[in-house]
Amino acid sequence: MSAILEIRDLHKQYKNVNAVNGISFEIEKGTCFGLLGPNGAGKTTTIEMIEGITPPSSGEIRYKGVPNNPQFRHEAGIQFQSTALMDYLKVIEVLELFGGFYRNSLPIEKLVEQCALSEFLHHPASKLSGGQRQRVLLAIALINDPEIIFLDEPTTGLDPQSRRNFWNLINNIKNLGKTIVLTTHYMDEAESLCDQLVIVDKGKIIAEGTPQALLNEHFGVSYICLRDGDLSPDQFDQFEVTSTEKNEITIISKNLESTLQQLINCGANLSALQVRNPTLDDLFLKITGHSLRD
Ligand SMILES: Nc1ncnc2c1ncn2[C@@H]1O[C@H](COP(=O)(O)OP(=O)(O)OP(=O)(O)O)[C@@H](O)[C@H]1O
Repeated sequence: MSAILEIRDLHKQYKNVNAVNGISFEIEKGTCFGLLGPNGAGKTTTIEMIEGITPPSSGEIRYKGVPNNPQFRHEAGIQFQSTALMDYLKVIEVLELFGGFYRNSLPIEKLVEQCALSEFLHHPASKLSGGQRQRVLLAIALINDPEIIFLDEPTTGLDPQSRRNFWNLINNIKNLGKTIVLTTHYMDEAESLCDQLVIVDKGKIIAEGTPQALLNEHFGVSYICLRDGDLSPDQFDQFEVTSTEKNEITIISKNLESTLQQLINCGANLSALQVRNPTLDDLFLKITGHSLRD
């Protein structure tokens, strides 16, 4: 595999804020790359420097091995966090308008199929639901048949069903061999879509790898969840308790059978017990000491 994008020691200093503080990574062609982190971590600033919207304070960005590659502009598609659609136009008219900006734009039928737009193609842009609007913005990002597509928090604010529908579209686009660069603060989204992840916090990379490798590297344990009160506080120190959030006690177990036996032996109430594997949310909490949504 070859890197389509190489980012070396990227910095962005605003007046009083070190928004991006020495970030380096590579993105392989044809993969879905995820840039994750909480609000204010520096994701949008990083992406905007790569897109050429914001100049870096220092660092290097190579597209197909070439710094400041003029090809990038023609071969990239960008879905911004918010783009003003001309609300007085119908969806089809919006697509025709944006298509007119490019010498080679994809036929509208192709965009309709790739982004599932047929149901509302003739609706006014002002009347779209959040999920429909994101699909139109995705179509606009695809209009020049790009090789690399940037999606900046594309599912923020969508309901779970719309998010999942959007994930299916992204997977279909990835299956066409396109490279996708996704920023998100949803760990489940990253786990489901991304081949490679970089987790950023306060302008720096704090972890990177495939979702599974990251979880294996940092965990190799199971989580046992009980309701608050199912285990009395004086029994806590027999176990490794990670959190007691949301009226729930979470015990880390390196050996599920023996921990369950220990819980039975000490008379814990197991009627609501659940066992789960750690997620990227747990990983973020473990590395930074704070949750993604603090
Ligand atoms: N134009 C600007 N001027 C000054 N500070 C800025 C500017 N743009 C971003 N910042 C600051 O830089 C830091 C990183 O912001 P950025 O938008 O890149 O984070 P993010 O990870 O994309 O967050 P979000 O998920 O909220 O979009 C924040 O502290 C933000 O306030």
